[in-house]
Amino acid sequence: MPLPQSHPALVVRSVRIPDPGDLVSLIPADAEAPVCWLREGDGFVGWGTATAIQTQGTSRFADAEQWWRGIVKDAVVRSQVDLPGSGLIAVGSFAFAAASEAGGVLHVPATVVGRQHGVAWITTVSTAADLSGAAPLEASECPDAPTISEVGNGALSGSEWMAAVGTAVERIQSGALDKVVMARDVVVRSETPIDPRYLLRNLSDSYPNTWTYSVDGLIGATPEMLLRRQKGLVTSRVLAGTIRRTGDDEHDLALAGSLARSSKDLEEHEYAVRSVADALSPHCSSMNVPESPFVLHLPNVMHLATDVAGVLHEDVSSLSLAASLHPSAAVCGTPTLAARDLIAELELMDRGRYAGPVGWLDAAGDGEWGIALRCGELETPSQMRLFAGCGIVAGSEPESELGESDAKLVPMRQALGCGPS
Ligand SMILES: C=C(O[C@H]1C=CC=C(C(=O)O)[C@@H]1O)C(=O)O
Repeated sequence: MPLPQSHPALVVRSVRIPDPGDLVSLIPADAEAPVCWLREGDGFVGWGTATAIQTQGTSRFADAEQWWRGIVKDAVVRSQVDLPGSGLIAVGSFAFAAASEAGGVLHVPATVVGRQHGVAWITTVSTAADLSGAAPLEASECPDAPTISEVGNGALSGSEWMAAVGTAVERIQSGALDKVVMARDVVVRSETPIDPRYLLRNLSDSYPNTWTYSVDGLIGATPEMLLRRQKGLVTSRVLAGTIRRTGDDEHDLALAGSLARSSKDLEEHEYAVRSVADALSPHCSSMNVPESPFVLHLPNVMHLATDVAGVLHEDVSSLSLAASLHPSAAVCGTPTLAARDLIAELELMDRGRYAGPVGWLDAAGDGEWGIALRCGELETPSQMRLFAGCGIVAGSEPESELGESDAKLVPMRQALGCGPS
């Protein structure tokens, strides 16, 4: 798709405001294009469109980056705040696969309200021709719960998906590849419109230590940070290797110990860490890659986790870094190309923007890009497609992978009010 030849010059103002309380409730009920990026109550929400771009194919990241550079060059920014997410930002999400029609989107909200370390601000973005400014902030009414009428199979039924996982295990055992991440989808239908604010409220309340996000109808709460770039430093939280929680704290502690010793999960994890470290190293003058993972506790599952850090030696934006890290072996596999082909052969679905980078960047190129996991895509106002995937290695068992994928669907199912499967 050709890039637009011209774009509006943006006038951006960020001013400090008194703490507005819960950010999700500030999103107006009739908001056009609501966006959200929240963790532990900090982050931002936004709405309205100052400008946006949709990209496609293998150049979906590079085209978005080029467009963003033009926007930044021509913008006039006045900011009283110097915190991550203040000033001029774009929020985006990108398809897992180059062939997907979902492509990529970068969106500059007309209004952003953010909070970080106790400091709150509002950013208004207008074009030079329209300097009307933002309407006063008001908490909106509590959004209505959807009325779920059906939860159905996506591309494959549970048993068809287990058969596909079995084939993947055979391919790995035959030496064709080391690891592949197999995903499945589930379709949820409601009799009433699904209000994104209802989902965002539930996700951010129930999964506070994940990043709750909403971009262009893609809504979720991801525990995995593909990368954060802040003032020359890059960090990444790599996850792979999972065990379901039981709800009994003592038992879960014992399970966390067995996860940390499981050779199958440690192998799965090592591939994911390697893929991120290898992709980051050309951009870094020094890096820290811990030798062994820690166990990350979430309300539904526990993951093996490794925090990788590096010092950047070049001026590469967070979006370009996301493009070079994607797809990591946490969502694709090892070797990447063999895994990508096997995914296309066996999953029989378009992942859309699930498992692709989702996040934001600012005028300096700093930003945060998570991996779009534990999410769903609004296909119509009352229908959502949910996704979950599992890393498959030689020792994987289809039935236990199906159970793991169900556990990964729990955050979205609970947020929608349709309970666990
Ligand atoms: C692919 C997903 O999770 C990834 C991230 C953490 C743990 C994973 C695993 O243990 O398989 C996956 O690699 C998903 O949630 O859909």
